[in-house]
Amino acid sequence: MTNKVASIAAVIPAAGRGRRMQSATPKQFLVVHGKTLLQHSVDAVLRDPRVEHVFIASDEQNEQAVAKSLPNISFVAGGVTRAESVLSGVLHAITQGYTHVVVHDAARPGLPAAVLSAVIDAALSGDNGAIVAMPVRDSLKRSEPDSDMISTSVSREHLWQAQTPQVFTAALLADAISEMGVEHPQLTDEASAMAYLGYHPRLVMGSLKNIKVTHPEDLELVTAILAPPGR
Ligand SMILES: Nc1ccn([C@@H]2O[C@H](COP(=O)(O)OP(=O)(O)OP(=O)(O)O)[C@@H](O)[C@H]2O)c(=O)n1
Ligand SMILES: C[C@](O)(CO)[C@H](O)COP(=O)(O)O
Repeated sequence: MTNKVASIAAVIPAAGRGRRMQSATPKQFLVVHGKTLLQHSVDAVLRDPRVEHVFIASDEQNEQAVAKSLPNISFVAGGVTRAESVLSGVLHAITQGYTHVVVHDAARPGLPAAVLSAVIDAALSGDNGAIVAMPVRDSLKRSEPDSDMISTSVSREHLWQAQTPQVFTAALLADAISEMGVEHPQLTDEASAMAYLGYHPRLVMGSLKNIKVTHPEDLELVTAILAPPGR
């Protein structure tokens, strides 16, 4: 596969409820510096000119959260699980002739342009695809169920924390998610589905700025990360 024949769409899963955020409004629709987190994420993936279209997997009623009049943005149905939302977007991308998909969480609004560019470059060099990830930097401990005491320490050597974007050949990713099953408990990211089919996605260095808004205190961090220059 060479990148000359690649046509690339982004798929943004944005149908989650944000239970861990404990906010009445799902976190992707919270406004920071005048834009929803979803809009920040859409803008971030469109910073690479190779991304031609964005498919947002979300409910129709949330279309007002993004500048939907843009011709290169479509809304598609979300799913009960994140994987089902991603599959929905990927299948629409395939139908419209895209060969590759850049899957990026709506809840990661701080994606740096250089990270996006690097993961697309890495993914276009073969069928394994590529994901953004960060080496584990803290010491790791394991506890027993229902206990707050350390049972063992775990080596962090060669361990990475997966982020998004995760970039794959669209048809392979659709097969992988379908084979593994959208409700499989271990299907927490696209790389897990590709690994299920025997692929070995490449790891591309991520950024702390690419934090996923998961808990209430994360909102303070992204507010600082997304601050316009000079503020
Ligand atoms: N059925 C779902 C569940 C999640 N997502 C999206 O997947 C991304 C990452 O998921 P996560 O942080 O787990 O979001 P939520 O499921 O909303 O959060 P929680 O697990 O706390 O409820 C988010 O952009 C979220 O909107 C989705 O599109 N469809
Ligand atoms: C895909 C992901 O962002 C990688 O870290 C993450 O797994 C999705 O969020 P969740 O909290 O696991 O649902």
